[in-house]
Amino acid sequence: MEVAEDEQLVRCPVCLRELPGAHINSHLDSCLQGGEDEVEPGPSTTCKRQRFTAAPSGSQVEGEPEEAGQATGSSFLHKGRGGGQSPGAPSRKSWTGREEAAAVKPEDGGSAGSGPAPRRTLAQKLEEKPLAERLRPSALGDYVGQERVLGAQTLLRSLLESHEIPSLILWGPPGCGKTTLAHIIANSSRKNGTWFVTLSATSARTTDIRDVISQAQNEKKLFKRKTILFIDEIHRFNKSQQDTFLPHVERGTLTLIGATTENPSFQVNAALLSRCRVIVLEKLSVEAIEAILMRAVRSLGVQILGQGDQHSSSATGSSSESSELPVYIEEKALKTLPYLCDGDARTGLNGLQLAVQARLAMGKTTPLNIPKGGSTDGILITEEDVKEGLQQSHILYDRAGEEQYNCISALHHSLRGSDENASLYWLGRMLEGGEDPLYVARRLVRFASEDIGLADPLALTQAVAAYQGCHFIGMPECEVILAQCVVYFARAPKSIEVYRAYNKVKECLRMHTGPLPPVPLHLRNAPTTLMENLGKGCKYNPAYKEPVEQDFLPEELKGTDFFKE
Ligand SMILES: Nc1ncnc2c1ncn2[C@@H]1O[C@H](COP(=O)(O)OP(=O)(O)OP(=O)(O)O)[C@@H](O)[C@H]1O
Repeated sequence: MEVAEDEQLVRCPVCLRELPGAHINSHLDSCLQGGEDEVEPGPSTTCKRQRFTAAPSGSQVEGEPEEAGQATGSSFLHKGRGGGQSPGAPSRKSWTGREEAAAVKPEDGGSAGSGPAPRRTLAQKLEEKPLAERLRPSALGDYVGQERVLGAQTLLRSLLESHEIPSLILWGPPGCGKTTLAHIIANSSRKNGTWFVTLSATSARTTDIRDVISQAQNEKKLFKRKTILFIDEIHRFNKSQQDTFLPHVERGTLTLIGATTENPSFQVNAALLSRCRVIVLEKLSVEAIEAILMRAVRSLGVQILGQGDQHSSSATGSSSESSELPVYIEEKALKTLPYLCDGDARTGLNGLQLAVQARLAMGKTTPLNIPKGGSTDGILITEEDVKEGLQQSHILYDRAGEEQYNCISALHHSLRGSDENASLYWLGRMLEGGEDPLYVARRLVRFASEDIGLADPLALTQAVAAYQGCHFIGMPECEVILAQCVVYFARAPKSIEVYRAYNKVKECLRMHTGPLPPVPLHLRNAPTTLMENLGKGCKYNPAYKEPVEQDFLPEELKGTDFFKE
């Protein structure tokens, strides 16, 4: 088609093609409906796919109408794979549709299309997509726990229900539902016509941020469409990157939702923070995780075997075609698992997934006595399997409890004992167990002064650099930074001279009775002439070639030596 030379070209925010301004609206209508581009018939690829691939490299776009997301089926926030839902079909779940959403049916797979699709086995389902992603709720009704901030009558809930999304910082420990909440907001706002885009602070560059901002400006200017930008791990953006979106949040060009596991008052720049509402999410309760696991078990079609039901030892089982057999899980296993995952739903779901997969791979059947069903052969997932699954996915390590202190203490002792192997081992136990690398790094900063001290003053530099390195790149990349620091410390000479001396200073202050001795006049700050005259006795050391006789301690502490053993 011909384009008048003087006609201004406008970029379609969906497929990013440049078009004459006069045609943009009709083009957009057809583009959003996934039809062929009527202005300039293009290649067979649909507009949606083009838009998806045209997004900045560090970003994922969620802004198209619902059908678009399903058609691409691969967005960051892992919408359904289209499993059975044709493009353009209405969403299965409503925004607050607890009833619709809560009724989780076992997936039989392949209900899409006209003819009956081949039935997927449980093992195939689990291989396709991690259970945690498969079960990520899309509606607020499925979101478990976090009653304090999201319960009925809370401000956030009413804002979400009225689609008034303010800029938010979601702060909470891993696996408590920050990304999931953003995913729910994405689903809801998409229905509202809002463009929702996601950036991960671990991979996005400043140019990606700028691209999103310029597109958000277009959306606002041309289509009066709002943009919500979700930034996962926002604390990994440095100050200047955070500064980039500040004016745009201020002007309302975009609404920012940031997720962080770190205290935002330290990690998010103050100006940005003051324009966002901070939502503090907590570790999920045992009951909440139990509910999430129950939902998972139901969705997989695994049946629960109560305590009273009998089964003989799985050791007597025989190999069989596992995919055809019913799969059971001990009720006990489902009760134990939530206690072991420290409020982290992802850990619980991964543990369950690995347990099921391991059992299916083994293919061992167990003779079972099922109430009403008589005796049958089936695959049984036991409490041990679940613990084993958790061990594999997430080395058993209680981040909040005693185990954390035991492991950090073991690391500290091993470093002090200059045992580099043990030091690395305890570091690995913590990191592989999901410990926050910054927690370990902070302990190392302390160790650098407490145990190495002036025997190697560079140790402190190493530790602070390791802390910053961990902060910049996060796990898993930062593990080697900590490993390097730990080995350096294990090999370093040790000195507790400063640590001891300072302890003696503290003791001296604690034991002091009566008023503390005044600061000698000659050592005092002398901002006035009077003070200068009073303190005249002070000898300025650099002015003397020979050693200077002068007291710096208060009179009554004269001669005290904090360094003496
Ligand atoms: N409140 C919740 N209700 C239901 N499911 C949840 C909830 N929280 C987490 N989950 C489940 O756990 C998985 C991981 O949660 P999510 O990705 O939201 O955690 P996160 O807080 O963003 O963690 P991280 O900081 O590690 O990214 C989700 O895919 C979902 O299946």
